[in-house]
Amino acid sequence: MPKNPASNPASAGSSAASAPVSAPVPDLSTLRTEIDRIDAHMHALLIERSEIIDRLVAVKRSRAAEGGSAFRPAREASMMRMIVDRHRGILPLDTVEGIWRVIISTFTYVQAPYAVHADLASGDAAMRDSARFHFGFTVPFIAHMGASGVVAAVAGSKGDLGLVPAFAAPGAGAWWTALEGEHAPKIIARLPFVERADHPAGLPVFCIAHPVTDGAVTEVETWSLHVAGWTAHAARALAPLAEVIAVPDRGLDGAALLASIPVGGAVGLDTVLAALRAAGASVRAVALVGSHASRYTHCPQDAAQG
Ligand SMILES: C=C(O[C@@H]1C=C(C(=O)O)C=C[C@H]1O)C(=O)O
Repeated sequence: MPKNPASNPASAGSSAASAPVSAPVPDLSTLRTEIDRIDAHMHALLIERSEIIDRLVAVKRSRAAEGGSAFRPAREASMMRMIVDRHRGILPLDTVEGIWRVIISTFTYVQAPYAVHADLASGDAAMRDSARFHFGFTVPFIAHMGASGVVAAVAGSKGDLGLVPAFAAPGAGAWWTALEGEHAPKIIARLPFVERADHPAGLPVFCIAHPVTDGAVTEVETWSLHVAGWTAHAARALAPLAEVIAVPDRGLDGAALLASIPVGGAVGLDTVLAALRAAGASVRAVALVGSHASRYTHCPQDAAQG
């Protein structure tokens, strides 16, 4: 790297020190040689990473509790946070995040092949962007028109993942009730792992898979609630307590809710149930249908100051 002339002892105090000295301009081919060296190094590191993954497959297979998918939501959420937090420089964060999503998802795929099933019923483009951003192009993408088809496809697979909107999509129905059985698929992640206002694949999405026996993350639990006496008053009572998706269910005043409740926070499931009862609703059934990492928001200002 060219030295700053001001810090070069050889030039200090000489008559040339008072004249402006411009740094020597490196020639293009020298810079390109540097880039080739860095590219070869990065490629060698990816090959080295794949050798470690080979060894990791053997360790994972030897574990009794091993399921069909190699996807480990807790590990992936923490890796993505670390990557985003340590990023510096002019390369856009979106690019860095996207590169690592493809690296991690593809290494997961080479451990145990899987497909990603996505519900395109509320719009093709945003969901497809999310699937490709988070899982790349090597992992097969399978489109479905409706969340129920996604849940059924995941249930019938060995280790596939499903992507379903994490918001009240018009006409979607209470798809999460299909996750209630002990052996039914569960919500295992919420994407993107790192949220920000201008995320290029920022559609809020639940990732569904067979119950994760190893590497699950339970920072936020997702509960399916069947409620009678669901009114605007009950909806208003819940709004400040939990993130809720509600759809009509069984009769005029019934509703099926999917409530996301942080574990260990001020508001637990009991608080939500008490608020429903206080608002005149009765809770007929409750089932845990998954969990995911806490929502994590990246603030560009904080990163710049840090
Ligand atoms: C490597 C692992 O398997 C998967 C692939 C990962 C990766 O490539 O870094 C990380 C988490 C898992 O989803 C692991 O379990 O550590």
